[in-house]
Amino acid sequence: MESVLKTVNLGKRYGNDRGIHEIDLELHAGDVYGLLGPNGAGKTTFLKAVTGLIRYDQGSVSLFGEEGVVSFDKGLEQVGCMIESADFYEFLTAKQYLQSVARFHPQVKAQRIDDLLEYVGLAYVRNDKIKGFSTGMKQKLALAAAVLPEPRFVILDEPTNGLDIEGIVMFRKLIQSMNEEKKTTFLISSHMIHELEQLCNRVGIVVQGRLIKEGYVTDLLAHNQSLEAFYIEQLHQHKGEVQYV
Ligand SMILES: Nc1ncnc2c1ncn2[C@@H]1O[C@H](COP(=O)(O)OP(=O)(O)OP(=O)(O)O)[C@@H](O)[C@H]1O
Repeated sequence: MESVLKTVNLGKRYGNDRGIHEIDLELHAGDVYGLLGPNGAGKTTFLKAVTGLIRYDQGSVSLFGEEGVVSFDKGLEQVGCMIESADFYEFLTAKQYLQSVARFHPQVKAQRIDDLLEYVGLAYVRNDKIKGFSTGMKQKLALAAAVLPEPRFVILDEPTNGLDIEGIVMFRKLIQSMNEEKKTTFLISSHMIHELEQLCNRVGIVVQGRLIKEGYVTDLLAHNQSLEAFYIEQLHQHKGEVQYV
């Protein structure tokens, strides 16, 4: 099966000694992988390190089998991502913003922008400036931007933050349809464990910067009532390493 993302011994240590340590993870084409973990565990740091948003100081990252600066960039062309709250040019309208993203992807047809705005529920404000948008509306726009060029691999950090109920259902359908129809691979960090249980075929748990456990959701659920029960059990097993605030 095609390797989409492979990290070996990946580490990033911030000045305050926090960060991620020795993370080995491989995603294959068609995986929908959920990254779970307490606040401050290192999920965003991991996502930033694999997308080149921060420099890691240990280990390696390869995308679609590509490694090293030149080919890593080539791999990155096939990745759509939404990491932390999206920064927008707020004087643009929703449609102008997606048009500006589309400039980097000549294959994107104008109709796709209108279709996506409709899909994420922003068609009614397509010509409104982003500066008047709520958190959830910006989140929907960021999601639309991440999937606009139909990337083969999509990385999403807390994608349902601020989404209303309809938005959460839309998000789930979007992931499921892209995964079923195009075999798109997803890496999703979220605290919405019930959402991840429905969406993901695999999950991993990060605690104090380390990937302490991972597996196929079907296997984990064979021995546990729910993903939530499994997660809590794992945290208790690693209690000494988890700092509850
Ligand atoms: N730029 C930075 N400088 C110093 N420390 C940082 C920096 N960014 C993150 N950290 C620290 O690294 C650790 C991991 O942070 P990260 O944002 O990756 O966690 P997370 O798992 O995404 O958390 P959350 O679920 O709260 O979003 C935390 O202890 C955080 O304080």
